[in-house]
Amino acid sequence: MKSKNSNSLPADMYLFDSPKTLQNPLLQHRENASHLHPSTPGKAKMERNNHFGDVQSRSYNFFFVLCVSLFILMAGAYMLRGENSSVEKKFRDVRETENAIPEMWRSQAWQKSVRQSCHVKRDDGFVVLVTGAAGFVGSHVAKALKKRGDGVVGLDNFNNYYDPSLKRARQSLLDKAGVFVIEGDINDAILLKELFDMIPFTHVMHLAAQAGVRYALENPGSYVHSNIAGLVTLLEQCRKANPQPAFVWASSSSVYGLNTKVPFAESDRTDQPASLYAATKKAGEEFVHTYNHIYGLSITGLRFFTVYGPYGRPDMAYFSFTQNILAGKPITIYQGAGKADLARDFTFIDDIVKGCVASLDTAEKSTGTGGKKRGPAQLRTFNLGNTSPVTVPTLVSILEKHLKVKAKKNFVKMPRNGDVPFTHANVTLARNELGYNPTTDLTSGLKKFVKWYQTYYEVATS
Ligand SMILES: O=C(O)[C@H]1O[C@H](OP(=O)(O)OP(=O)(O)OC[C@H]2O[C@@H](n3ccc(=O)[nH]c3=O)[C@H](O)[C@@H]2O)[C@H](O)[C@@H](O)[C@H]1O
Repeated sequence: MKSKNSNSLPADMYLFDSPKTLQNPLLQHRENASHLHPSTPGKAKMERNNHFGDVQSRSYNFFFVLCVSLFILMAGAYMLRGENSSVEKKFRDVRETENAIPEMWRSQAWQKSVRQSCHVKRDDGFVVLVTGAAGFVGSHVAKALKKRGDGVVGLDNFNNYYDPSLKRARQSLLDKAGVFVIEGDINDAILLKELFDMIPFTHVMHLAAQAGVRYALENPGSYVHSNIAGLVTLLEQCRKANPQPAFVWASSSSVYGLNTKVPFAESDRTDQPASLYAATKKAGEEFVHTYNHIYGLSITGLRFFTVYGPYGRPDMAYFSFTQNILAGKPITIYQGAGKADLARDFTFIDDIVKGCVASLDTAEKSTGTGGKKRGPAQLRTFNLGNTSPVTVPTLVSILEKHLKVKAKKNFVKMPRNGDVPFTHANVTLARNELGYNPTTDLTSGLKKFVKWYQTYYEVATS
């Protein structure tokens, strides 16, 4: 098949194939032409003409060569200029589309907001860049760090994967707490450089990501954009920074994919992702390893297990079930092979925040300077789960109890959409090294979520 295809290539496809170049009809025509016509016009005449004619012929030659050279130079300069200006245009377009108001970055008011937000109010406090700060986990972590006196600035692109008004609400809470959230994308290397030039971050808490397991079927590009390209852009900035910050970031329980060994331990297989989301998180784990190895970045990866709570993500089951139950709409409950219930190690946000903060507290410094590694750097991966999986029908019955409304349930076979049948975290490592100790069971955690939901959405309660 392959050889058939290559044989059938048109002749001009061989242009860059050196042995075949001589067979190229265009080049062959040029070669033949050189035999028919002298390469230097006038040469034949010179042999017959007198001295004056010789001088005339030399002048003619000189002018001809000069003209040709000038023409080549001008054409080259024009092409080069065209190439450069198209690169510049591309660069401008990227700047303009990724950040509509780049000038704002340099405004004094903007710089003042960033510096104030990064102001440290405790001894040996950190200066932390929290990416995804208007997101669910990001907003909670940023608030906790600020509360204890760390300098914190947030970064978020406020995309519309889910209702951006919820992101704005989180932003306004952070604003009240003294955390400024920059509106920008982790793919924007210019913004990142500007920021790191201005602030010597001790830590980066990287929580910006394209989340959601099932949405990856609809929009795989957005996962590559945020979870791979964005991650690498941020790591590039971190490795160049002086000082290099310690890097703590959100991986996911989904990296365990089709692993069947329970509970999931960090050393278990993670090479069988079931979704594109999981694959990008797994890829992220490989990328951070490289930056640790080459540049001496201190890295801590956190595998979160189905995090839930107030100000949560509307795309997640507990949240959308609540919306639908209250609206009297049916909910779909997936079931595995043989109608087995699916189960998740649902983890309450406050426990996750403690795990994130402990990760920052125990992170060692990066060892690189000026983009060069100066010695081995810390590289850690931790599960942050609740250690007690609950089935999805049980989740629904807890919600029914808290909402005092019966759900209309449709049980359907789990579609092949990237879902895994169950998750269950072994948190021994996090317990030993971070002092991580999840304390919120699903019933208490959902009670807090429902209370928040009813207040936030002004749900009338009886
Ligand atoms: O730990 C993670 O790394 C991931 O956790 C979360 O993924 P999941 O564990 O899949 O949570 P979530 O969507 O709430 O579905 C929960 C359960 O409800 C079932 N489910 C879901 C929807 C539905 O309509 N019906 C249903 O039965 C569904 O089959 C599942 O069994 C994050 O979204 C993800 O971003 C990532 O962080």
